[in-house]
Amino acid sequence: MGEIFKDDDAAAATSAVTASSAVPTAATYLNGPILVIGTGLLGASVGLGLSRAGLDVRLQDPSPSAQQIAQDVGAGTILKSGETLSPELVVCAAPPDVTAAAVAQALKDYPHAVVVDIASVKSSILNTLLADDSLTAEQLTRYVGTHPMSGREKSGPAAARGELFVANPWVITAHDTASERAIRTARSLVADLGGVPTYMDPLSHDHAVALVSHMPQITASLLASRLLNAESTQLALAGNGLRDTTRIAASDPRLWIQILAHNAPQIVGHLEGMREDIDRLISTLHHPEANGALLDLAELFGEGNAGHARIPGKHGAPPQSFAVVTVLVDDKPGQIARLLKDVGDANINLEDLRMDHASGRPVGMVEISVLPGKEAELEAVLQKLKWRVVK
Ligand SMILES: NC(=O)c1ccc[n+]([C@@H]2O[C@H](COP(=O)([O-])OP(=O)(O)OC[C@H]3O[C@@H](n4cnc5c(N)ncnc54)[C@H](O)[C@@H]3O)[C@@H](O)[C@H]2O)c1
Ligand SMILES: O=C(O)C(=O)C[C@]1(C(=O)O)C=C[C@@H](O)C=C1
Repeated sequence: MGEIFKDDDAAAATSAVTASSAVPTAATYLNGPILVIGTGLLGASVGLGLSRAGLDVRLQDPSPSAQQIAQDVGAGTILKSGETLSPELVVCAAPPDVTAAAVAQALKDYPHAVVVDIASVKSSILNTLLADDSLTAEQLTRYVGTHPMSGREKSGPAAARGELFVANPWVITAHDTASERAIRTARSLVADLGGVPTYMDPLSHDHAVALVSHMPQITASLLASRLLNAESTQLALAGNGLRDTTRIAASDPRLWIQILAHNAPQIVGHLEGMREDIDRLISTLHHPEANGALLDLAELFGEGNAGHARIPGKHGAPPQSFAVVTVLVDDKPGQIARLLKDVGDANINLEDLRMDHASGRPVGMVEISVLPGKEAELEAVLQKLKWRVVK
């Protein structure tokens, strides 16, 4: 595959997306129109991001309410039944089980369009398409599988975010006969939404997401399921540890059943490895006074530290620890917006933001992550502006 864009292109498009508003900008790689089929969380987020960049986006979903809400949130315009359209690109954002059928239909319905899907699993969908006798070789050249590594623990178009994809990897799993135009168009989609294009073959992708996406979902769900029979007095003590490790346990089971079923062979090995670790931990904790038991625990936690340290930073940069400035804010409307404006005015890049509410208290705690070395400057600015900075 040739060089399609310069290295800076995704970054340039990122700034176009983040700076975008309802005003169309000419800085898009796609020309449109773009048809989004399946207008739930992901489809509506794609539509919203592209519409904000000024592109003509059409929406289609078997659920009339999903279509309508997607249109209402600004993701595009519903494609009327019988309306003719010649899209540059069709984005299939349907659940994994029905993605191959939706892609096949789109390849037939729109003979000039490139068709991509964004499902969380890739080999099973490609294999179904390759085995589909009703598809011609030409039609398959116009298909490219993709997967944005961006999402939420919510589903449906009401939860859509146009900036969902910014700075996150977006995998392009082009198959052997995909045309150069199809790959370039897939990359244009990624660039226009501010994603970081990453190329992989479908099976390598499935192996990778088994570890970095499917195992986190499984472990979060298993952990959260331990809470089912907990006393409410126990749950009242829950702090950030539990919230951080179980956020994605709120994800839609209907979607995850499909993802796990499509990627089962890749997941099982990791689960077996984890079972070995859990068995070892159980035997160690049965006899914590035994010789070597504490060393065993130290090793286990040390391995966890080492694994965590390998998670890359934004844009695939090396792992980076940010400095955190903590500010107490009154629980009043407009406080966070004012704080963010003050951080922006101080010309200090905000790398991450996290908010916590102490239950029953009229204050919240905001943790602002900045590059190491910038925290003293930010603290000084915020204190001068009378923010309550926690030392
Ligand atoms: N949720 C995430 O975090 C995430 C992240 C990356 C990729 N994905 C992938 O994106 C796709 C959509 O996930 P989502 O989270 O938006 O789910 P969702 O439930 O929010 O939306 C799915 C939409 O697809 C529609 N749909 C159902 N059957 C269809 C069909 N036959 N043809 C067209 N549309 C159909 C539904 O009506 C619904 O509106 C899935 O393939 C998922 O694997 C999800
Ligand atoms: O952040 C989340 O809520 C997600 O679960 C997103 C996440 C992930 O594992 O990173 C989940 C599944 C998708 O296929 C892609 C992204």
